[in-house]
Amino acid sequence: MSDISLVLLGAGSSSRFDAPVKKQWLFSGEIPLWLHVTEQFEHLGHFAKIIIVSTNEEINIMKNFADYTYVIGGSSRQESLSNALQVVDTPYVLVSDIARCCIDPKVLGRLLESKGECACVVPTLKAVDTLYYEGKPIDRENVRSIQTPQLSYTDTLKRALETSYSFTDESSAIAALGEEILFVEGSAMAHKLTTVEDLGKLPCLTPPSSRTLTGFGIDTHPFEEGKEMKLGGIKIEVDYGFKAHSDGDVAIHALIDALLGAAGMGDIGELYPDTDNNYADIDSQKLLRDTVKRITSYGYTIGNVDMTIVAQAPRIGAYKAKMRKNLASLLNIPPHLVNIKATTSEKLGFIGRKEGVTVHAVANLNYYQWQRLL
Ligand SMILES: Nc1ccn([C@@H]2O[C@H](COP(=O)(O)OP(=O)(O)OP(=O)(O)O)[C@@H](O)[C@H]2O)c(=O)n1
Ligand SMILES: C[C@](O)(CO)[C@H](O)COP(=O)(O)O
Repeated sequence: MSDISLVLLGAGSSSRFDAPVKKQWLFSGEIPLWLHVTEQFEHLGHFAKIIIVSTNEEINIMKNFADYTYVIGGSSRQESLSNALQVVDTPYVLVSDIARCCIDPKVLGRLLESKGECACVVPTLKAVDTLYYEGKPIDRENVRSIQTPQLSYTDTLKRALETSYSFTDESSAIAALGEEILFVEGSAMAHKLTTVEDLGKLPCLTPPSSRTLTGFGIDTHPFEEGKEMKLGGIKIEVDYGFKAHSDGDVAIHALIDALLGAAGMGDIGELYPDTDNNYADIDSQKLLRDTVKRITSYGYTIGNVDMTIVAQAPRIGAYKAKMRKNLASLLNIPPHLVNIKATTSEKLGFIGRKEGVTVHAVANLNYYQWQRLL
């Protein structure tokens, strides 16, 4: 049994990464970056526990990829680390930024060989440029830039973080206790992914696969007298609408389920529960916009969508072109990639009796091709 737990910090908001995708969710081949990092560590070392820190929503999606110990992060790196340390019960803890996504086996080897020599062992790089501080040149031999992973005594690190002071890494928190820090040689491979330009400096990342992911959605709503009818975000000129917790736009609901299905993100009821008053009478276009934003930030782009509206009444034909345009704009894709079909049920069943409408939808997603940013 290993005496080291691994903590991978990934609860950041990726705000300096100027792309629609969160950096943690860029796909390398078939897997998201956070998993790519985790698998490199798993391959290179033995850990009593692997703890991944992320947001509550992301953890729900991460669990579909792999079983690890997941911990909800905080509003700073330090808070996220403190949350993770609560579930660490080994004498040592190795902490790394998911943003430092390429792991150099030699650096990990150096850290593990030095285990126990100091309260904290840290990979560092020497400065290669001439350096000035406050307008005056300084001796660069005294300067180091600090990387992750960092190997610490768990108890010392926990003690070091019992403070309101904000440290930028483990080593500086432990140094503030007066403990000695051991520097080992770091690596250019451990470059931190902060901005889009950094993508060109990360040799372990491969472009995402060209896989297409397909999702299917279906929804039914009964008619209700005296309500406004919305389908695909377009007002339908009839004097009845749909009975629903939201505005009842059955076409958009089926489409949301198709998108979530393709992304493996559950269904509309999990994201926007009909028991939640925030969604009472809500314009379903808002829910679609939110769904698009989420699936985009988790690494997907929309290929195309197709739907069939099964309705004996109302007649849909006159609205199809408008719906296509509107949905294309909500999905941020060109209109030729949105297809809308309508059919009756040949007077059969509840649809034939004009009691309600069913919509079937299909959506195709691809992984965000981040290498095109370079
Ligand atoms: N509240 C936070 C903030 C950061 N991190 C993690 O700490 C590491 C270093 O942070 P950084 O590279 O700055 O990532 P972000 O905070 O996501 O980036 P930005 O500052 O651009 O928003 C990242 O792996 C990040 O996910 C974290 O776990 N919890
Ligand atoms: C921990 C770190 O990666 C060491 O260099 C760095 O301090 C993280 O800084 P950030 O501002 O949280 O990205």
